[in-house]
Amino acid sequence: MSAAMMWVVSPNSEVCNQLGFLETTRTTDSSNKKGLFRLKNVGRKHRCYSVFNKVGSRRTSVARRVVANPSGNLAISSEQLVYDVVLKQAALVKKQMRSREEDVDVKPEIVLPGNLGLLNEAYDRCGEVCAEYAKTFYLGTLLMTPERRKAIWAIYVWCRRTDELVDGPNASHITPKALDRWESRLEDLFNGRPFDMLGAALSDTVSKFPVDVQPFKDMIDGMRMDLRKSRYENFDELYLYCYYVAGTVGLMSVPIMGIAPESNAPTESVYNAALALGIANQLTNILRDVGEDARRGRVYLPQDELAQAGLSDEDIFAMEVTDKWRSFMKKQIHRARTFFDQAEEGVTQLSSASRWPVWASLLLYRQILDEIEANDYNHFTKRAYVSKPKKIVALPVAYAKSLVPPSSRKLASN
Ligand SMILES: CC(C)=CCC/C(C)=C/CC/C(C)=C/CC/C(C)=C/[C@@H]1[C@@H](COP(=O)(O)OP(=O)(O)O)[C@]1(C)CC/C=C(\C)CC/C=C(\C)CCC=C(C)C
Ligand SMILES: [Mn+2]
Repeated sequence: MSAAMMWVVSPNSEVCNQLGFLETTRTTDSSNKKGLFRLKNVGRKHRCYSVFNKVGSRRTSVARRVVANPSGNLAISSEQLVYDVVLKQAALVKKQMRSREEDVDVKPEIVLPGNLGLLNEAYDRCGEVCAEYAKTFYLGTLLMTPERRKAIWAIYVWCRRTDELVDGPNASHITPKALDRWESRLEDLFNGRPFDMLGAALSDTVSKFPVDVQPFKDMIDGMRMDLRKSRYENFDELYLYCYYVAGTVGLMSVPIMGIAPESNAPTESVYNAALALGIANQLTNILRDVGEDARRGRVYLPQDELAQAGLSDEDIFAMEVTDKWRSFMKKQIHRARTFFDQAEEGVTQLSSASRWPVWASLLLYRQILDEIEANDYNHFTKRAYVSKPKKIVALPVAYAKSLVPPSSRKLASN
């Protein structure tokens, strides 16, 4: 084992500890270049590959993000772990763009006439599901090129189905085993062997666009987390959950939506913005649904921040709007807005036809935060929602914003 690896191994078990697990060992699989760690107490693998990727060229960057945990040991933040997925996704797209330029590696597409009909049917069905669950978003996709629109529908449907496993009518029967099965079906469809019709649409999508399987797997991990965890010690833990269930959506979508040819922003900065939009949306979801989640015995708000504000789970279950609650909520809303702000610059870098649906979703979701404020932070018994007239106003605003082309100013990559 090299000295560099030694440097990595010891803090890495702390990473896994920080993610809520107790005992970790390095996997014995010597072919594993990504540094998979087997978590003894849950009997499954968790990827801590960022650390291995960092040995060498980006070591200083890791050091910058290494933080001390409460026991004084070194640990790597969830933000760093997630940022490495961002870099990997960005690199994949760059690689595909290069191979297109060099005209290598382009496989002729062989589609049998019978299969094409079935495939079109599969995509149409994805479009119908999308229209049923997310009308505004569906309308937005109609502005995209047909290929991109169909691909986004296929991804939407896979995400919806994944969420339904833990939140849908059969959720009480869902076990970690069922999620393992869902993951193996995911692997199959990435290998061109879809299990069903809706999966066939996604299988076709991932064969055409430079979409990586990692964010999909991570979303399933988020659902696993939801099954076993109902409290989050601090924002670092919550950030990881938000990445899993929502940041991943941003990473899945950018390869489809495409970056504007005139954009000169670093690819990873666009992915970072997409990640931020997912995180912002999920934080907003969490703030909006505090009452609903409490009724299911779940508290997604960081426990340490609640304690600092003089609040506890009991105050949430009591569902009383107090001054302590208001001031706590102001800080949470401020944090969610910061993530929306981070996302904003990235939207402009997207290809022109993809900007409108993203702006619309950003503006509409962000307004939920305004509604929470307007309800005087009583989201225990009132559900904050954006009224139809406000939605109607937001859509042309989103359209006007989508006309703004990428500026020549460079985005910070992190
Ligand atoms: C550069 C840049 C800014 C690019 C844009 C990137 C982009 C398109 C980001 C999209 C972010 C987004 C919409 C994230 C979804 C967040 C979300 C709401 C996640 C929900 C998770 C579970 O939450 P929970 O169970 O607490 O909530 P419910 O009560 O169940 O609502 C999800 C439900 C996960 C499943 C996610 C989806 C079904 C949405 C998938 C959406 C797409 C694939 C399309 C995204 C495209 C646009 C234009 C918004
Ligand atoms: Mn859900």
